[in-house]
Amino acid sequence: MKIKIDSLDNIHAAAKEFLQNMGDGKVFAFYGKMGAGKTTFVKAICEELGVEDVITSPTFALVNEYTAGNGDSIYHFDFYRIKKIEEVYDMGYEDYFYSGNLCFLEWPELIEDLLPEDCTKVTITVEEDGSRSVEF
Ligand SMILES: Nc1ncnc2c1ncn2[C@@H]1O[C@H](COP(=O)(O)OP(=O)(O)OP(=O)(O)O)[C@@H](O)[C@H]1O
Repeated sequence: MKIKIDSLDNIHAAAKEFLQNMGDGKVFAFYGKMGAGKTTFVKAICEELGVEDVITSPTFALVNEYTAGNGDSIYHFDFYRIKKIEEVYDMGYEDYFYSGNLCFLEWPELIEDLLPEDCTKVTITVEEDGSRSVEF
């Protein structure tokens, strides 16, 4: 499936379309170069799910926890800054990935071996005209 995001103006429409087509999986790995728009798209998805917390890429911890409109937790990871895989073991990643709650991961390539088998891979690409394509 491929969703086109022409500009930031239709990012919420794109997030809605993603939510309608994302399936039953819980763990979503967002691939894409620096500046591709991973954080921006995760933020839009979380907003569509009714999250009212401030949504930013986790900076100090590896994970931010938000509360969706239905009361469920959502986990937002950014592995960009990890130096050793031990950091991911130490945070207890399995408790999150297998919690049954939605998990959105940025820079999953840095923990590729730890991704659950049923993880959905989502790739964001910047097109020549600056629009984004989201493939999953
Ligand atoms: N769909 C879009 N259309 C136009 N601009 C966008 C879109 N998505 C993101 N941007 C812009 O691109 C920039 C980078 O976005 P963002 O921080 O989400 O990227 P990222 O992939 O998370 O980067 P990093 O890996 O560095 O965290 C921001 O200025 C954002 O406003």
